[in-house]
Amino acid sequence: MDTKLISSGVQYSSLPGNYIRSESERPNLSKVITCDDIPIIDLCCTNRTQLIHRIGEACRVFGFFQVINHGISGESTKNMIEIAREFFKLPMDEKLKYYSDDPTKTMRLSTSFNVKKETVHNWRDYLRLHCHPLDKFVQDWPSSPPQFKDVVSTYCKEVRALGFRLLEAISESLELQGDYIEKMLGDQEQHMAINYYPPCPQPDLTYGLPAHTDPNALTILLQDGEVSGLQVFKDDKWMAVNPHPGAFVINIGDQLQALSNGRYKSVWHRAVVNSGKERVSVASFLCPANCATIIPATQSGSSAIYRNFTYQEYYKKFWSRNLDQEHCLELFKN
Ligand SMILES: O=C(O)CCC(=O)C(=O)O
Ligand SMILES: [Fe+2]
Repeated sequence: MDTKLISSGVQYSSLPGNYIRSESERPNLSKVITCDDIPIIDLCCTNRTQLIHRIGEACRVFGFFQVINHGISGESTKNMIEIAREFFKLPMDEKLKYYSDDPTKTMRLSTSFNVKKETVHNWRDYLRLHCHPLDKFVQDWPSSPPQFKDVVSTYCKEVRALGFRLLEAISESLELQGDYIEKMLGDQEQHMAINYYPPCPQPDLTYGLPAHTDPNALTILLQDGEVSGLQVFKDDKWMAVNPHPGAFVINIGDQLQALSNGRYKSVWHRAVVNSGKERVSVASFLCPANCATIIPATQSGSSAIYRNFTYQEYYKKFWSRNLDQEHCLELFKN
């Protein structure tokens, strides 16, 4: 198959060979269990101490949690998902204007994960955008659908504010000053991946996204309200995190694992596909400034597990590798 994107509207009757995983690498969907106990945290909880405690526990035990009453309106999230769907429904020649397989581009439409490096592809197209500072990047974003820039800018601003509130709570949960993480991460970049997974003829042979950890600090994921696909690895099992109405899924990225000196986990997660329905997800990534130095916050009596490094150094390493390798943080251990 030599088309650059899989969101062509064509329904495939069988999976092209370069998407088929070897038997030992397949998702084994019948073994996946539903994760009922991933914490759902109400951010309007009036008891701050309790809120911080719940967030800390979720970060330590799961590396993942969901938030509700997060201050972002249902209208904004609905508009975001709708515009994402509309974008991927655009004619192929319109979409190809945005196509690039160069990971250093600040705006690009691409497919799979790292098409130039990988040998087996993934059943995903994605639009990747840099979102901060907005006025620097917004003019390069797609101009169709016509409301794209407006809807996505509004959403990005709201998500950024939510992310900062969460980072403050996470700082406190590590017994650090509320602004500790924000200060260490510098003027944080914000990237977005709008993921589109078309219906897949043989979902048990491939992935939307294979197991990976997120290289950034914090990820705020908006899932399609109806279609499941996200799975996290916990207690040696893959668990499905089904969409919870109105919730965002929050996960700790590699930088917070390093900054917390391994107390909080950047867990493996993946997206699987299905034969019946397309699926959309919108991942917003808060990333340290390139020049920010990540220094593990040690507790008294413990030493740093990771060496100090800059985010620039880390990001370069991450994108130079394949997703199916060991945790990138392993390479930064003391
Ligand atoms: O589509 C999903 O649910 C997961 C997306 C994801 O993990 C990512 O974009 O990093
Ligand atoms: Fe991810």
